Amino acid sequence: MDTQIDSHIKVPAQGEKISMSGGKLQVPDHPIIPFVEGDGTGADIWRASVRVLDAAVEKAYGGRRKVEWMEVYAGDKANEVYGEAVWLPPATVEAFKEYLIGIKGPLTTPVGGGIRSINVALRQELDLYACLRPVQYFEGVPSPVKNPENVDMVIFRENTEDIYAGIEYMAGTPEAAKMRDFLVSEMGVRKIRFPDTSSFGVKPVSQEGTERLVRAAIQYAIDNGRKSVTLVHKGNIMKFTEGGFRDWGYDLAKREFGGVEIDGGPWLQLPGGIVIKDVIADAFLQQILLRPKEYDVIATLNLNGDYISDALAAQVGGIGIAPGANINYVSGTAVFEATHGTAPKYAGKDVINPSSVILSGEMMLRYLGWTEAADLILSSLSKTIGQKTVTYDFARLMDGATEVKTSVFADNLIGNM
Ligand SMILES: NC(=O)C1=CN([C@@H]2O[C@H](COP(=O)(O)OP(=O)(O)OC[C@H]3O[C@@H](n4cnc5c(N)ncnc54)[C@H](OP(=O)(O)O)[C@@H]3O)[C@@H](O)[C@H]2O)C=CC1
Ligand SMILES: O=C(O)CCC(=O)C(=O)O
Ligand SMILES: [Mg+2]
Repeated sequence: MDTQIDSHIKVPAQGEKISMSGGKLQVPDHPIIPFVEGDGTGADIWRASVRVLDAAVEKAYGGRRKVEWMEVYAGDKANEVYGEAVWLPPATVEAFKEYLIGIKGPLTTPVGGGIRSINVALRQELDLYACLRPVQYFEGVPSPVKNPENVDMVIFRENTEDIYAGIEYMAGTPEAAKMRDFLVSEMGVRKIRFPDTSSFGVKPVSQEGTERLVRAAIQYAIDNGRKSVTLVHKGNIMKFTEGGFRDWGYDLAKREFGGVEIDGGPWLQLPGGIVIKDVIADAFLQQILLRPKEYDVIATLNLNGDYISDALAAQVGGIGIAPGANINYVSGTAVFEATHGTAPKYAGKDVINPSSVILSGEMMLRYLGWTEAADLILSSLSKTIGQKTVTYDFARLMDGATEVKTSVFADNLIGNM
C-alpha cells in the first residue's frame, strides 16, 4: 500500500495507477479510480451511476477493461470515518493526486458561517484550474425555452481564483477594521459607503491564471472544431480583475495562437477561422436566451462561470443533466463532478436524477480514451429519455411521461445499452 494513503482507504488489490508520460495519459485496462460518494443525494446518485458506468465499460470491452473503484472520503462521510470535524482528510487529496483521475458527488457548504467549501478546496489543492462544463441538449428533455437544441456551449470556468479564494473579513471583527484602516488611511479609498459596518472580500485575478484557462479553452475549440471562444467578463465595472481577464485573454490569443484583429479589434480571428470575442456578463445572460446560436466555447471567471453554468443548464432541462470536470491540463489531474449540489430535501428517497453524475462519468471515460463506453452512455441516455421513463424533474414537465426512481432509471439505461 502507498504510504500516503491511510488505513481508511482500501486500495483495490487488482488494478493499476493511471499516469502521465510525455504529456499523455497512460491508462491501464484496470485503472484504480478514487471516488467520493457525496453528501445529501450523493449516495442515491452514486449507487445508480456506478452501475451504469460499469455496465457501459463491460458492454464496450467485454471484460477486457474494468474500472477498479476506490472509495475516498470527504464531507459528512469523512466525519463518520475519520471523526468529527474532518471534512477533507489529507489522504483524500493525496489519493486524487496519486491516482490522477477521480470522480466525486456534491458536498454541502453552509451559508454564512461554518466551513468553507470542500468542493472549492479540493479544486484549489489539486490546482484543477479549468472547470469544464459542456451544455448540450438531449432530444425530448423538457425545457423552458422554445429551441433548446440551439444551445450547444462548452463552459471553461476559471476554478482557482477570483472571490472563491475565500479572502473575506466579517464586519465588526478586528480583521475587517484593519482592512478598512488600510484602505482608508493607506490607500486613500473614500468610496466605502458604510466603512464601520462593512465586511470585506478580496478578488484576486491573475494574468497567469487567466492565461492558462483561456489557453485551455482555445485549445479545446481548435481540437474539437468549434467556431468561437467568447470571453465573458464584467470588465466595465471591475476594470483590473475582470477587465484584466479580457485583455490578457485577447493578448494570449494573439501571442500564442496567431489571432489577428477583425475590423480593428478587439475581436480576433485565428488562422483556422475560430473567432475570439468578448461580451459583458449581464448582456451575455440575456443573449444566451435570445440568440444562443452565437455562442460556442465560453471562457470566464470563477463566479461568472458558476452563475452561467446553472443558467445554461436550465435552458437544456436543468441541473439534473449538467455534467462537469475539474482539470489541470498540464499535470493531467482531473476530478469529474456534476454541476448541481446535494439537493438535501431528496436525500435517501431514490428519486433524484442521476444523469449529471452519469454524464460526468461519461466525460471521464472519454478523457481516459474509452470512447466506445462513453458513446454507449450517450446513446442509452437518448433512448431512455425518448421512452419517456424519467425521474421526477423531467416527468413533471413532460407530457405522457412515466416517473421512475433513480435506481430504475439506471436499470433502464443499462437495459438500453
Ligand atoms: N459541486 C458541489 O459539490 C456543489 C455543492 N453545492 C452545495 O449543495 C448544497 C445545496 O445547494 P442548493 O443551492 O440547494 O443547490 P442544489 O443543486 O443542490 O439543488 C437545487 C435544486 O436543483 C434541483 N436539482 C439539484 N440536483 C438535481 C438532480 N440531480 N436532479 C434533479 N434536480 C436537481 C432541485 O430542484 P427542485 O427543488 O426544483 O426539484 C434542487 O432542489 C449547498 O450546501 C451547496 O453549497 C451546490 C452546488 C455544487
Ligand atoms: O462548493 C459549493 O458548495 C458550491 C459550488 C458550486 O456551486 C459549483 O461549483 O458550481
Ligand atoms: Mg454552482
